Amino acid sequence: MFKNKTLLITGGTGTFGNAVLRRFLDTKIKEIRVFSRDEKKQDDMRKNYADSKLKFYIGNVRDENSLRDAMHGVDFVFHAAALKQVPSCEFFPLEALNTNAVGTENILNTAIAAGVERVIVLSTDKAVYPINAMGISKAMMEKIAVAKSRIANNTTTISITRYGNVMASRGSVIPLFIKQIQDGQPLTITDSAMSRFMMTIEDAVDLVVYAFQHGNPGDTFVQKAAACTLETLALALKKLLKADNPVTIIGTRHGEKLYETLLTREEMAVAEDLEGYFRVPADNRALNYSQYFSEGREELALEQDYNSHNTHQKDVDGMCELLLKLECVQSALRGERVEI
Ligand SMILES: O=c1ccn([C@@H]2O[C@H](COP(=O)(O)OP(=O)(O)O[C@H]3O[C@H](CO)[C@H](O)[C@H](O)[C@H]3O)[C@@H](O)[C@H]2O)c(=O)[nH]1
Repeated sequence: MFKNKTLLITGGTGTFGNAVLRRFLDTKIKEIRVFSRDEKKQDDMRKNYADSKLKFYIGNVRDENSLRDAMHGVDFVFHAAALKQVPSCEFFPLEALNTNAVGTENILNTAIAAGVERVIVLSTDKAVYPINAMGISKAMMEKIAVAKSRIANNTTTISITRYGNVMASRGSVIPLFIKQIQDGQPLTITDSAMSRFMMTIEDAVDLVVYAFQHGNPGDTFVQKAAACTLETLALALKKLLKADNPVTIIGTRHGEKLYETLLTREEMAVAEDLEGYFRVPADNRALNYSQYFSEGREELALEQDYNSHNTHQKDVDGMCELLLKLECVQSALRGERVEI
């Protein structure tokens, strides 16, 4: 699939970039370019992988100039660069918009100009019915991607993937709970009933690869993911690590939702069920609404959105099984300290 091809990953030094490298460096891929802002993280990565297929580009997605050289000769792009911490985006919403929306516009413009074959942009469930700045900026990013896909569909195929929470990604709740358990601290739960879709990083790479293989211009892909409440998550971690730490309820943080939604009911009405995934085609009507005025969508009335409250929720044992796949849980079980 990637034989003799060049892949560019924006935000490539993060959890997702590393997982992509683990998956593809040993294949017949020609080159993987990591595009990011942080020279230190790139240098660490360069030493860590020591692989001549891996090339590094310093730049910022907000700056189209910095993207042009990186994009030259690229076949495929995975666009993962983003501001993604909910609380910081709440305090700096324009920064979120500049990186997540304007940055994506820049990526797509330079990719189309360079004749890139396929671009997958990474979004999040927080972009659906968004209430926080991070989600709103990602929702705008999705709109930009769909709009660009309409004009670029002869040159560049642009598709979108939406994730739930990637378990144990940097700064997330699972390593935090493990550390609290190891330190003998109470587990700080925001709201026991709050639920989240839980995906492993390998699931996240699978989703991008699936979108890559099956995406038509403007399609949005989600993976049918497990969900659980925070109470279940905390109980599962305590059970696995044989801990009896108490729990403190700290209350919902800035911009947080009780549950997340992967597809709206409007999207569910048109979504194609592909076993492990849903594909939502782009709305490719022209900008001429009068001709659709009389065509109501009756099937909408039957649909529900697809969210982490109404989907199948894992119980404690089900979560234990899923958590055991995580490296940070495995190392905690070996008695190693988990850093956050
Ligand atoms: O001390 C804490 C911290 C978090 N939570 C809860 O744990 C769940 C997950 O929180 P995370 O901080 O792990 O994740 P978020 O849902 O806030 O956001 C995560 O998913 C996003 C994508 O949806 C981004 O990737 C973001 O960086 C990543 O942290 C939330 O319900 C949150 O309320 C707690 O109960 N206690």
